[in-house]
Amino acid sequence: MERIMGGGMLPLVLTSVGVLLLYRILVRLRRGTPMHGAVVVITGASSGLGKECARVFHAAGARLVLCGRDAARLQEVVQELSGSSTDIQHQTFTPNTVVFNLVRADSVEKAAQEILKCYGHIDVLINNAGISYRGNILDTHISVQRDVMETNYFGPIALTQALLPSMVQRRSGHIVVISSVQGKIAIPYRSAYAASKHATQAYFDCLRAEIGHLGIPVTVISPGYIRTNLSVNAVTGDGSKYGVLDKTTASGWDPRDVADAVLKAVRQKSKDVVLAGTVPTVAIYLRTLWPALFFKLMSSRARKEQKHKDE
Ligand SMILES: NC(=O)C1=CN([C@@H]2O[C@H](COP(=O)(O)OP(=O)(O)OC[C@H]3O[C@@H](n4cnc5c(N)ncnc54)[C@H](OP(=O)(O)O)[C@@H]3O)[C@@H](O)[C@H]2O)C=CC1
Ligand SMILES: CCCCCCCCCCCCCCCC(=O)OCC(=O)COP(=O)(O)O
Repeated sequence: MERIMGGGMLPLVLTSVGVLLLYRILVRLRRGTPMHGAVVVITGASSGLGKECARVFHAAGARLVLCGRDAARLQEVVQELSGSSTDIQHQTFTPNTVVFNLVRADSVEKAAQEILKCYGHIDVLINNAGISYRGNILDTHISVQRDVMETNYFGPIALTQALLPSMVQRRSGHIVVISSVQGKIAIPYRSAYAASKHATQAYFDCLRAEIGHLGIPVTVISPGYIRTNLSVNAVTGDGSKYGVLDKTTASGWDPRDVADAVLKAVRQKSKDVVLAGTVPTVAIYLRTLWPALFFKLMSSRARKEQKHKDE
């Protein structure tokens, strides 16, 4: 009787251990790459989505390099993070800061060297900094079109290209860019912004194809409206600040939820992620599948907005 029990128990124990191991492997695969100790660079980290990304990556145990134009505001973020009670599962690290303006090519090059000096390498670059725009094309100075392109497109790609050689050398790293739903569809009175985000999408899609085989994934994240100061900081056709918190922005997604989704996309090395509700998502499909209808809807949207402004 004992013999039968002993003989029956061993396969049972082995099967249980096997199932447990398989379960742990599946959980790990689902969670993706751990962030503990990973060197993560975040641009535009002084506010909005960048600041929330700093919070979630810090809590996940990443070693951060926070970038922005305002040293004092970056230090405030560092203080906030250092004083926050984080997930006790992880040891956390005091973030480094690098102050520079993305639109100045010389300062981007210098900043890239400073960023690399922090830990000697980079695991994840999150190109998050950006500026929006409000205006109609007829009244917009060409210099404004250029400035938005400098901040949202040339700045991030200059930083990416300055940091890329060190990733290629190590055959390791991850490039992330925060684009927008407006990188996939163009809506009226956003020409400079939508154009810069479309260019961003195209550049990083090319980059993914070119460096994927080197073990360096590229993630493009396209959120819908997020509750930040993006509209307040937006520039208008004459270069002045828009200064208004739009209803669409105020009722947008919580930046903390978007930051959590960014962390998930990084861990899972996702290629292209749209973080938006049904209407923008349907609009993206409509632009490809039924462009004539999409263009009609955009014209009618433009006329309505113009009428509203005239009233
Ligand atoms: N809010 C929204 O509805 C959406 C936002 N996005 C994108 O999310 C990203 C973050 O924006 P969000 O947090 O919403 O807006 P915020 O205005 O709060 O943040 C923008 C950040 O970009 C930085 N920045 C702007 N210009 C420069 C520059 N020339 N050089 C360096 N840094 C600069 C700012 O830093 P500084 O402290 O120096 O001013 C700031 O931290 C942007 O790329 C935006 O396009 C995408 C979809 C929707
Ligand atoms: C269910 C039926 C759907 C039919 C689709 C009709 C088309 C509707 C158009 C929808 C347009 C959505 C625009 C979303 C824009 C957006 O989310 O942008 C994100 C940003 O980057 C915000 O920047 P902004 O400066 O514009 O505030």
